[in-house]
Amino acid sequence: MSLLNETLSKIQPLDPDLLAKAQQKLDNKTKPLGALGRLEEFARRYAAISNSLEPSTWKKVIFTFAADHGVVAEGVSAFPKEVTVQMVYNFLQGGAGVNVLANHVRAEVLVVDVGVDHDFGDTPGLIAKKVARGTRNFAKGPAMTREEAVAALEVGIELANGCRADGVAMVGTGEMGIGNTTPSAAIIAALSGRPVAEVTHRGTGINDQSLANKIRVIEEGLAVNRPDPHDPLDVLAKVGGLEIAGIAGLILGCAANRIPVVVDGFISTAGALIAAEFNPLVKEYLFAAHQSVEIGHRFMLDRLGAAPILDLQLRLGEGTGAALAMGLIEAGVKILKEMATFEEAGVAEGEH
Ligand SMILES: O=C(O)c1ccc[n+]([C@@H]2O[C@H](COP(=O)([O-])O)[C@@H](O)[C@H]2O)c1
Ligand SMILES: Cc1cc2nc[nH]c2cc1C
Repeated sequence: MSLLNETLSKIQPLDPDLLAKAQQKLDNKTKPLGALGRLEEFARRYAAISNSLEPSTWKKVIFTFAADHGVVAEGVSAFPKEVTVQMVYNFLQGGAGVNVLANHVRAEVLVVDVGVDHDFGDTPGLIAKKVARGTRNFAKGPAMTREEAVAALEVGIELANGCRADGVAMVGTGEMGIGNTTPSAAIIAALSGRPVAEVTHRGTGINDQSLANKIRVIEEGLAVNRPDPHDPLDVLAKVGGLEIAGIAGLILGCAANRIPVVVDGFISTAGALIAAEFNPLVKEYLFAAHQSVEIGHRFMLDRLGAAPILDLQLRLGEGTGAALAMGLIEAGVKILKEMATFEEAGVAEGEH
């Protein structure tokens, strides 16, 4: 069996008994029932995912997948494609937004080249998993072959399997790829059938004229490729991206290994959508970090049935929102593990 199929068949639903036990444990803490709101949901779900009522949050890793996009030739981004490579070096030097915010929550950033159009040689610190030097222009034909899409999915799966072996407790997704809001919008349009104009936005900050062009390019790409909405691999290969595939694989791999996975913004959520089309059970293993400024993001989150943890008007990507949300999820887990019970503290219980 292929690694992808093996991973898909390993994913199990969460144990309702464990969810109930975690909530019971939270209900014995010195607070009115439910008074810690969504922190209780984070703790309950994290415990059930990790299969423990005392789950660790010690090792936190954010994978930032970098890749290029042929569709950039159509003028869909405010920045030149060289920025993808330049930002990879910035991540490795620790100077990017995600480095700062990951440090803030004591998470490690691991940078993965899954498809950058650049020869990095043996750059220290870079996880070299290049599948291709970027995708092809999906306005003219398929972005990838099915084989390339599977290879990139399996990069993500292997990283998740490595996390299991390394005792990583919580994973965050992130990405860097000039042009990648275009395939992300194409994916939600293809899967949902919504008009492209409803799900397409300004990415790095394009003007009105470029936005109209971006919408036209995506419409053309969907018309040329006719991705089958019932075949996630077809959608991913025809109008997706290599980093989006890596993220989808990472999410599938985390679900298969029972590792909670925190999904960043618009592009990461496109990866989560593909993962959930492959196996809807992955929805139980993911946390939606935040609500991105990109207008199509809420349709993605609705499809996943996921409520975003934060709404900070972020639109940077990289894993920045995931880093911040990891801090709050960890806070919830600390409540489960560290807060005193009514009995321990000698506090009188109310009526419930
Ligand atoms: O995460 C988000 O919601 C998000 C929203 C807009 C832009 N981005 C980042 O900006 C880049 C893509 O923007 P664009 O305009 O080049 O498609 C890519 O590197 C993403 O990390 C990220
Ligand atoms: C500078 C810059 C940093 C980024 N990080 C993620 N996407 C980005 C896009 C740009 C343009």
